[in-house]
Amino acid sequence: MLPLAITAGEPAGIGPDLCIQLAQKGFAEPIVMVCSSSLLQDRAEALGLPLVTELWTPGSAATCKPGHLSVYPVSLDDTVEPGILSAENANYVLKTLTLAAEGCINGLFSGMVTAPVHKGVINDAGIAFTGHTEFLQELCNVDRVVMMLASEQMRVALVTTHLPLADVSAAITKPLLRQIITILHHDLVTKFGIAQPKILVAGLNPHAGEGGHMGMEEIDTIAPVLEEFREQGMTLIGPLPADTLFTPRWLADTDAVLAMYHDQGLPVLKYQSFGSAVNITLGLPIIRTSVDHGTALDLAGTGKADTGSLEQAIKSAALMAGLSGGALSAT
Ligand SMILES: NC(=O)C1=CN([C@@H]2O[C@H](COP(=O)(O)OP(=O)(O)OC[C@H]3O[C@@H](n4cnc5c(N)ncnc54)[C@H](O)[C@@H]3O)[C@@H](O)[C@H]2O)C=CC1
Ligand SMILES: NCC(=O)COP(=O)(O)O
Repeated sequence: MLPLAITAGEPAGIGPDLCIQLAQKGFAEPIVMVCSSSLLQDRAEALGLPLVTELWTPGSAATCKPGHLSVYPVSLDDTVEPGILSAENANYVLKTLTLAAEGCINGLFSGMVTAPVHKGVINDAGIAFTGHTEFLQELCNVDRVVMMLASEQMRVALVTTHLPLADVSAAITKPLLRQIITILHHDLVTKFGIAQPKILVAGLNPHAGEGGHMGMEEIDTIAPVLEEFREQGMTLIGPLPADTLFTPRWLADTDAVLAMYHDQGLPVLKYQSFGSAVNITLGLPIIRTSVDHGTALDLAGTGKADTGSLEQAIKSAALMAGLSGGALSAT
């Protein structure tokens, strides 16, 4: 059974804490931490939790014993103080992601689960980086991936991800929409086992453009692409006004919502499920899941961080990798 890789994320954030907290009760599947071993040991000490780290080398067995973590070690470039960012550790963070993703591609890991990184401090180090999603798209050499967050109640996928709001309208083109809908539909069928997914598609403008009086993107771009896919047999509803599509009547029997931009879709999901939802990258040749929250620098080293989302992210990755039984119906 190939282990799952977990990257501990920003070293000054809560990623290391969450992994150590979860390790206390052990894991259902073999786990390899891709991070600094001394970081884990120092953070365990700060949290007052027992931890034994074991060196993992490619091909060796990984532990899932309570209080133990197997570590594929990556050296930090700077000392770490919980809650205090250092741009000097930006390359370390990206190295953990690269090693984990390459390990998935090369058959060392069955999938990767990522704890949160701090995008800003990586940019402060002079490195162009907008998120794991875009980084893994490039590393895996694929044209397009889709960010989807899933909770027990809903799945929300995004057409655009990490870009300024001022650039969103221009980014929403027919070719992009075609790629996103193709990946979303394909992965709902193949990864989630939904034979005929029903997808609600949001408009971009208030009231989905109010018939062209409040914006033309729905008429010029979104509706024609939806019509093309409907003609191929997909169940796509929209473009719908985003303010009312997230209501129980619309969401009943819906498999996913496609939002046009990050803060159109994610606040709704997080209002309902923050702390237990999972971020899944669709369209990659590898399995990648992540938490629904950020680095929470205010909580690093305090023991107050909630492990719920990381636990769900690991469960989802294990299900997708076939390491555990069950259906991926919710997350
Ligand atoms: N998967 C990833 O790598 C993600 C990274 N981020 C990054 O995280 C950094 C900080 O982002 P923020 O917007 O401040 O969001 P955040 O999620 O780090 O924090 C927002 C609030 O939620 C609380 N919180 C977050 N996770 C928690 C947990 N597990 N348990 C209890 N409380 C928790 C924090 O204490 C804070 O009050 C940014 O650089 C952002 O880009 C944000 C989202 C996802
Ligand atoms: N809001 C989700 C988020 O920022 C995480 O993005 P990514 O790092 O998973 O691409």
